[in-house]
Amino acid sequence: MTVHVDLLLTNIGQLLPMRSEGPKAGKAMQELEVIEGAVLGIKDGRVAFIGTDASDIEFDKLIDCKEKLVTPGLVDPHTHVVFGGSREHELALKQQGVPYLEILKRGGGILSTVEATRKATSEELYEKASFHLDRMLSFGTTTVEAKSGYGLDRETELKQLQVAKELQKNHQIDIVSTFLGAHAIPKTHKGNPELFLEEMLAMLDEIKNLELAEFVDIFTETGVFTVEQSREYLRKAKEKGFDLKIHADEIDPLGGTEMAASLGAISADHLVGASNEGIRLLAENGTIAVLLPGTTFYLGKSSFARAREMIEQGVTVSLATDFNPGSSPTENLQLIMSIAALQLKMSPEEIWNAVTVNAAHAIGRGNEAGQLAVGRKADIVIWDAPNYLYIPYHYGVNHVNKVIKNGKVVTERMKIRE
Ligand SMILES: N=CN[C@@H](CCC(=O)O)C(=O)O
Ligand SMILES: [Zn+2]
Repeated sequence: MTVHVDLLLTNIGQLLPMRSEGPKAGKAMQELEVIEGAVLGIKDGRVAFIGTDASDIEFDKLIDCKEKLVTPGLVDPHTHVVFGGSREHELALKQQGVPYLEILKRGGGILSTVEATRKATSEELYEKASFHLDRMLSFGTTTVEAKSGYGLDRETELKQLQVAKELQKNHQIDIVSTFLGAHAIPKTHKGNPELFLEEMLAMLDEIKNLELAEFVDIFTETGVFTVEQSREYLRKAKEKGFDLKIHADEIDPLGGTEMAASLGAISADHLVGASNEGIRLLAENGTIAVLLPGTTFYLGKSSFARAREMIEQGVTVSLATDFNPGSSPTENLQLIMSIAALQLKMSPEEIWNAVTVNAAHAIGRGNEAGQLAVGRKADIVIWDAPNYLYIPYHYGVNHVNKVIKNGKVVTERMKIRE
């Protein structure tokens, strides 16, 4: 029977459909379906056909993929993309050896971005975030999580979340929002984190009613929020119907990983200092470990999250840019894939699962993003690369040839190499 499609991708060297019933945990992360010589048809913005024989397919448009790699659009499950200003002046402080948490303690770091974000209008925030999202899309990311957390007051937190909601309506990238009001203690509440957390909790009904966020997150760290304060805060957020995320054990090993897993958080992120018990509990509770090796690299640390132990113990591991103006100013998830290979010692197969299927599950989009199957959204990257090993291997550049979002080519870079 002849099938008619809007767009047909032919001559695909390697197609990674990433089909999976659920998130890939532990050893299953090594599984990778590779279809050589594939063709893929798109109709009405969705995948209509995947196979190796196009003889019965009629099409309106055709793209010859020149035997290159084709994958689902990448999913970036941890970013802080809506913010004002930038922090290039902090690089010199870092070079002088001033630690990240010390910069924050001095009123810089996150707090300096809070000042810039409070001053910025919604329009300015929208324009700036839109620029960063364009860049993410050009690097192959088609779905992204976006956190608030640079307001630390009702007005600015809502402003950030509303900007993200507008962008979700208008930008080609799909955006999933997280409320991170508990990102730092503002100067006005120094010495009184409990009062501040109460004020953030008081916003949750409004955030829910206005559908401004699906997840609630907190920065559990020395000098920010303790494990006990975080547990109480997240427990209350869960009661209000939010799914939970946490910035856990990023710098000091406080035990946020155990707390996140025992609360049934959807993900625990960073995890550089996660304990053995924390890792065991992640596996037992199915809490996804979102690892952010770009941040460890950028903070100049030598010790990275223990991805190998996590995978060996059956944890579902994902990867993200953590794009933000302080600890990880990059929109490039391909670069994170290389750092994951070199520093986390993840295999290429594990890395591809981490930035597609597992990343989508980490933000509650497992049924929509991160996989190519008939009926799913046609969010696709055509890479100027001969195979899937090539992306983590050849680092620091953009290998995207075309990005297809909902069946339409939205990014087209230089002519594909023959
Ligand atoms: N560590 C907390 N939050 C961000 C950094 C935010 C910032 O420095 O502006 C992170 O995930 O790394
Ligand atoms: Zn973060």
